[in-house]
Amino acid sequence: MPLILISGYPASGKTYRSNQLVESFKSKIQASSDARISRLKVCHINHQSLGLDRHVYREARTEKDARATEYSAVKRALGKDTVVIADSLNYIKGFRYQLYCEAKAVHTPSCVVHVGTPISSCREINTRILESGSKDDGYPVDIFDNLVYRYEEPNGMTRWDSPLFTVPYDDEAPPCQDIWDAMVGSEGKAKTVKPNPATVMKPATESDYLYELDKISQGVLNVIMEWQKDHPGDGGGELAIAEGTIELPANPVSLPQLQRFRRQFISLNRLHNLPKARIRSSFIEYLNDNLV
Ligand SMILES: Nc1ncnc2c1ncn2[C@@H]1O[C@H](COP(=O)(O)OP(=O)(O)OP(=O)(O)O)[C@@H](O)[C@H]1O
Repeated sequence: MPLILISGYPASGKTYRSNQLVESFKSKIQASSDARISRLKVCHINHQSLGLDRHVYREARTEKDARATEYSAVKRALGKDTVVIADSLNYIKGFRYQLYCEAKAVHTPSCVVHVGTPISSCREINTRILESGSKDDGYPVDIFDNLVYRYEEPNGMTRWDSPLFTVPYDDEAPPCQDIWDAMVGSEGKAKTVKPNPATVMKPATESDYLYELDKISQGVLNVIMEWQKDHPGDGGGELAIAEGTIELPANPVSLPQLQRFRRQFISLNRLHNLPKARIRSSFIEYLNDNLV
């Protein structure tokens, strides 16, 4: 059952919105006479439930460990009868992508709920919490500023951030019904997702996997660079290559830009272990999502 990924600035109200979602989903489940719905459970995962505090964001190492803890908790909870609400900053695009892949690998839909509280309000809320004197709550100001600076806003045009629901601060509640319909299905028709072979984990590690990841993605860049060289001023277009079509934007894409996407793709899939035969098509999809 689905993964609902909450994302937002620090102190933006992610837990506040998650609690509203939990309540709404629980009451829909309770009220349902459809056995496939009434057996559903809602699992709300956040820093409190994982026993993490806000100081983990002070150092890269502790932050990475905290992300790994969240990742494992979500992965464990994703199951046929559980709606998982991952209530955390989820501010790194690559992390959201990885969780999207996990959901897809177990045939379940996912969405992102962006808590769209403006920075100024988040800052006010955080200051209020800090001034309330509780030791465990609130972000130290430097950590707060740093997290806001690094926040990678969800983009509904990419597969891993869609469908995207944005909740403005002044809205009474998130669009719970729309989220329910998109994730669980209207009239009790539970949704399933066809796994993309590229997102299915393969148990065995192929020894030359990293070499292939590197070589194949570089090969795709070479084709793009060649094409752009042969078609100067063509204003972009569709470039059909083996296993896919690359949609090139109107302005030529520079090599450093392409290399950046390639490095991101490699680091995202370094541990994911794509089947070798899927590396090229998966990289093409990744480029198309990023070149929009
Ligand atoms: N839209 C809102 N309307 C009313 N109160 C809100 C709203 N958003 C947040 N709050 C209040 O602001 C405080 C902080 O909210 P909350 O703990 O949900 O933030 P958070 O984003 O989960 O924080 P963190 O980044 O620490 O996990 C809470 O007291 C909450 O009730």
